Amino acid sequence: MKKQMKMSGIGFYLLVLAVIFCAVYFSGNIESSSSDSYSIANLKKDLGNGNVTSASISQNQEIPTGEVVVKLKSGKNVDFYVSDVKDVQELLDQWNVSYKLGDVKKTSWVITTLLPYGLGFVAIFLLFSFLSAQSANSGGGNSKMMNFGKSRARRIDPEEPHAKRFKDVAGLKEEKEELEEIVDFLANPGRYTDVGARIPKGIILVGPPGTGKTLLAKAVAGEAGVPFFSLSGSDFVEMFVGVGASRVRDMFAEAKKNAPCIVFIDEIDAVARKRGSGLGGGHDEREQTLNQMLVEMDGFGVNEGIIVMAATNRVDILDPAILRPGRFDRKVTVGRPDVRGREEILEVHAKGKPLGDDVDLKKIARTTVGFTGADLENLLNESAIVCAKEGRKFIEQEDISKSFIKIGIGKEKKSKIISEKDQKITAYHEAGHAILFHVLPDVGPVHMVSIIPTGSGAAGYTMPLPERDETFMTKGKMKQDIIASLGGRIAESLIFDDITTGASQDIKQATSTAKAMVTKYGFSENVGMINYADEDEVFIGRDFGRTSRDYSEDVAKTIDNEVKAIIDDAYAQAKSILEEHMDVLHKCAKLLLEKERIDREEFEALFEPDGVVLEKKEAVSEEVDVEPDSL
Ligand SMILES: Nc1ncnc2c1ncn2[C@@H]1O[C@H](COP(=O)(O)OP(=O)(O)OP(=O)(O)O)[C@@H](O)[C@H]1O
Ligand SMILES: [Zn+2]
Repeated sequence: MKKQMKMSGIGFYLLVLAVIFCAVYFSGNIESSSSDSYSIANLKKDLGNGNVTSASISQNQEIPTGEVVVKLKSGKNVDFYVSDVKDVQELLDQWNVSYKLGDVKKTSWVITTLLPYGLGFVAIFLLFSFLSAQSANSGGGNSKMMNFGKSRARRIDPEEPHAKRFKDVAGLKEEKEELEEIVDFLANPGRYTDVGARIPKGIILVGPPGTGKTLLAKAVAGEAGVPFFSLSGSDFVEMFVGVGASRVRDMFAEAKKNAPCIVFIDEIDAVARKRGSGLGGGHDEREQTLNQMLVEMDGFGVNEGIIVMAATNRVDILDPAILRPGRFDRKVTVGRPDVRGREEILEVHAKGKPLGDDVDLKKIARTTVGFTGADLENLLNESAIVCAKEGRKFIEQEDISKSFIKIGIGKEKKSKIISEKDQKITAYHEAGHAILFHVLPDVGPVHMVSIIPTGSGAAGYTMPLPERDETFMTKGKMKQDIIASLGGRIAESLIFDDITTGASQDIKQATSTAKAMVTKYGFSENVGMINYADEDEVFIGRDFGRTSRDYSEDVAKTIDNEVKAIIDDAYAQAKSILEEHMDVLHKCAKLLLEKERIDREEFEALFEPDGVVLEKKEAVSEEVDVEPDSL
């Protein structure tokens, strides 16, 4: 259906182009159709033979040149140009042939200039608009030129069958809870405005592709019973400067007409990249579009009932202006689902797909670490296809295993399928980090530990809660950061015979912190309070390279030694702390393997002998130096 519309769109453009080219071709011919062969000499001959019945002469104004059309007895018309129409007039008078004398200027200007050039211009314009409509290739598929500067938002009304509700969104419990408030704002705005509350205007959903961001936004609209308008950021990025901005204007105008409503912009990073940055920076069109979006968001009243939701998987490249209060000031992170979440998603998508007795969704959930909702939906769909191909009525475990391999191969390129062994290593690695963050006084507390692979390629993560108001980084804290970052590798080495390459990022981090301590902050007595860190970047050959160090070999050696001493010392401390908490290490790894993601409470409970949290660790830091000062 959509395809057909597209095709007829192309047909439309081709037709218009064909007509224009014909018109240009013929209009050109009007000018040049003067038969080269015919001339005043031929006219003389034809007059002599009595072949001429009539003629018309069009004279160019103020100059003697003109065009002559001669009607011959044979019924043929010939025309030609003459340098002086008087010559022709005299000839015709001589032979008593009647003729009309007209003024050529007006028609010739229209025909010879306006028509071909004008139409040529229109043709080029159409060609470009056609190409840009093709390249934008919007979801709307509505590429008529009348809609050139119009938004192509797609609308879903709450009554429509494909409107979504929260029950269609599996897992994502915290995310739904956060968005429930938005639903309430839209459904009962009065309750909030009555007490002077400011309803948020923009919410940004951040997470890897296929994790259900669009689905969540749709569900918010469905729950609140308001229309849902969706658009992709790339719809705004056009070849012509100003088109994107005009689409933004149009979109918000439409939204205002339909308030309360949700406007959803997918891939907002396509428009909202940092301005003037290297990332496609200096793109006038994009900047104008972004500016227009900011103007619109600032412009509509706080409580107008329009909530803009946007999705991205690259929050780091967004222009900070877009995240300011009054714009997209709420952020909801949508992560890959954990085991429970995956099981729920499988349940949602298994509806309408008859499963054989041997299919165990729980088991599938356990073997699909790192799969997003979209991946899981795809897995079941592929399985149903395999099943249907073989003419069976029920989907068997075998079908799912086949699809798993098929999808797995495709997935392998994006993120890896994780083997049980790798998962175990990751669990110990992250547990190692987490324990150190918890035990060391100036870092942590641990907010979350996870062995679900991240979009950026990490096998898992330990998230400390760093949001403490600190003006200064202290020597003790930097040292503890290094200790904590070595914890992953040490935990691996304590448990397994071999170690993995998984700690490379940790090592890099630890090294750069240690280097900064020595060369920048003057924390090392042997090096002293001298800055050795500022190396200017200079242009060497084709690459930006570093200048050679402007300090001696001796100093370089001292720095290297000091850095190594810091790391070695941190390593020893980390190891002894982990050895002391071996029981927690095992418990934590086990819990991680079971749940894949554990929060602060669950983690801290592991330290209590009876598994109960007695007292939560808060920001405790008072000038603590855990280690005997060895710098
Ligand atoms: N939590 C979920 N529950 C049920 N289905 C889900 C869930 N997450 C994803 N899906 C399935 O995956 C499909 C794609 O999800 P969606 O388009 O919402 O992802 P997205 O995060 O917006 O991705 P993208 O960034 O690529 O736009 C959905 O249509 C749905 O079938
Ligand atoms: Zn690590």
